[in-house]
Amino acid sequence: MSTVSRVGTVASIPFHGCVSEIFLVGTRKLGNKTSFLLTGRIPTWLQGTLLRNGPGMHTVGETRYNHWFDGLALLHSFTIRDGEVYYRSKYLRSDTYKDNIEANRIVVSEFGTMAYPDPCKNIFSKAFSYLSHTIPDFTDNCLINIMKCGEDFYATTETNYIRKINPHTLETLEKVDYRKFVAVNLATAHPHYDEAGNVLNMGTSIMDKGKTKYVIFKIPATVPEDKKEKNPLKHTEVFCSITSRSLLSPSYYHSFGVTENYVIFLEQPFKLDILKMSTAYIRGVNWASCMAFHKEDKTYIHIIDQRTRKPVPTKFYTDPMVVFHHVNAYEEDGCLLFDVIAYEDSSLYQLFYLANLNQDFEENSRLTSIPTLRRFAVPLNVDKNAEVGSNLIKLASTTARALKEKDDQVYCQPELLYEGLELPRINYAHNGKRYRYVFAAEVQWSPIPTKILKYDVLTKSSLKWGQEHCWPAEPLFVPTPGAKDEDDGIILSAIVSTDPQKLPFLLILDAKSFTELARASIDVEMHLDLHGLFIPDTDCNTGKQAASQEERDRAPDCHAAPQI
Ligand SMILES: CC1=C(/C=C/C(C)=C/C=C/C(C)=C/C=O)C(C)(C)CCC1
Ligand SMILES: [Fe+2]
Repeated sequence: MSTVSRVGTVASIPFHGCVSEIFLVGTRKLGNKTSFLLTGRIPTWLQGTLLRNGPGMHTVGETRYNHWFDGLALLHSFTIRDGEVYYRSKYLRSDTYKDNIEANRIVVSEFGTMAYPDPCKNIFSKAFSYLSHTIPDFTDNCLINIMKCGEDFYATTETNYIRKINPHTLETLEKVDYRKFVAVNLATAHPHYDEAGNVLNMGTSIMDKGKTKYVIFKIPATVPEDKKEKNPLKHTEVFCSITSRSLLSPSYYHSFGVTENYVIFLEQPFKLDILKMSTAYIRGVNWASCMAFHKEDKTYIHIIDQRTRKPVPTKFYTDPMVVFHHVNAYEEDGCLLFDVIAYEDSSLYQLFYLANLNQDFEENSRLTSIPTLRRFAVPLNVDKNAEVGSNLIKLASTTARALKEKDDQVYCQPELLYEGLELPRINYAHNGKRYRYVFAAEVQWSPIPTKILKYDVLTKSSLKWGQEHCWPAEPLFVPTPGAKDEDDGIILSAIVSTDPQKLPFLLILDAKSFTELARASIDVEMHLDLHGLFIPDTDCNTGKQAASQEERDRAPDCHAAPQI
């Protein structure tokens, strides 16, 4: 077991952490694997690595980030082999990380913190060099998620940069600029994968050749033998693009939806103000202040037909809302159903300012709108002769409505499924298809998850797991090999504790009954993470059971499909 002692302040508020404590983890613990104290039994079939990402370091030297989403990326891995669990964590050695550490202060701007790399330059030269690029060079602090691209794994954020990582050692490899392969300034950290492992992602191209567009692009999982360039990213292809309603204020989005034949993109009234962004640096304000929710605007629902690569011509819209996470979507009897976690406003991002995440965070961080699971239904073939005001949804399975309006517009009214959940995951084999279960973190009026839950969209019932002082992370579903039922598998979630006496642990639940199968407690400072994936071991790794961990680390990647 580890000998690193826990530090009270960090333990009581696992978001936080002052630099010395985090460095303590960084220098003494990171890179070494630590075995767990295990209770219960891990199913023998469960072999592989849970890879997670999230903000880890919020202070550099004397400087401190303002927002939780600014924190320097900390990668975590839980390797489960032969009933044992190995943990490791490592800071992503991004250029941002290196520049900050070298300067011993924050020198790269993040979402909620504007930083000044060169304090010696006078304000005029700074303004000049800055205004010469309307779109600034963004951070490569890839703290949000992990993406699998071919056989490679990348840490991702929402800027034009991703960082290749070694999923076994957590070492940081190449810095990749999406702009070399596709004209996007921003891209989501929530790509979709088809059955072959091809990546479908979306990004925003700002004022390129006088246009601002949302670009859907595909990165192939494999490259044909005869191609010279073996890197799948070099074969990135633009799938389709949608012109932004506004050149200077494109919508912000954190994810998008897919079905077997369609892509769903919500152009929501939570927008980036490009003019504000281009002057943010000289005005000394952060990127977050260049985003605004326009409650008087609509949310436009774009449906793209994957077969024609063209948007469906009907104009669908709904009330103003803010969506970060799409849950799932599918087609049913000529309609497209999509489920999202929606808010009435953008207050969520406001709450993650570290000033609110202090000792009094329970009082300070009250959401003004609770995240709700909403189901939308969109008719795929709109009858031109349908009466104005008529409901075009005739499905028995939902009360969601789509009301025909004049000018061939269709107003979509969702069905409210569940209140108080975030960080949704599904059995990924059902992505884009009919499905029944949502696994998520339960959140009420505070952004802090207190329980994890399984919500059944068919019976509208739920099962929950929670324990005092426990803050669970996003629950990830891993199917039992050869599973028949959608919920035949397990749930993995890294739990941090607000009680200094209680160690953080990897929780393993039976996904059917939502009961605990095992937990592996570890004596390290663990941080609440954001997103990640599971890389199952394949047959070729099982022969290495007796091998040392270092040997396992060096073992070649075995074409395992991640549970994403
Ligand atoms: C740096 C930077 C950005 C970063 C956004 C981030 C880091 C968002 C994180 C969101 C999360 C974690 C949501 C969870 O639901 C923007 C605004 C895209 C554009 C400007 C530069
Ligand atoms: Fe997310």
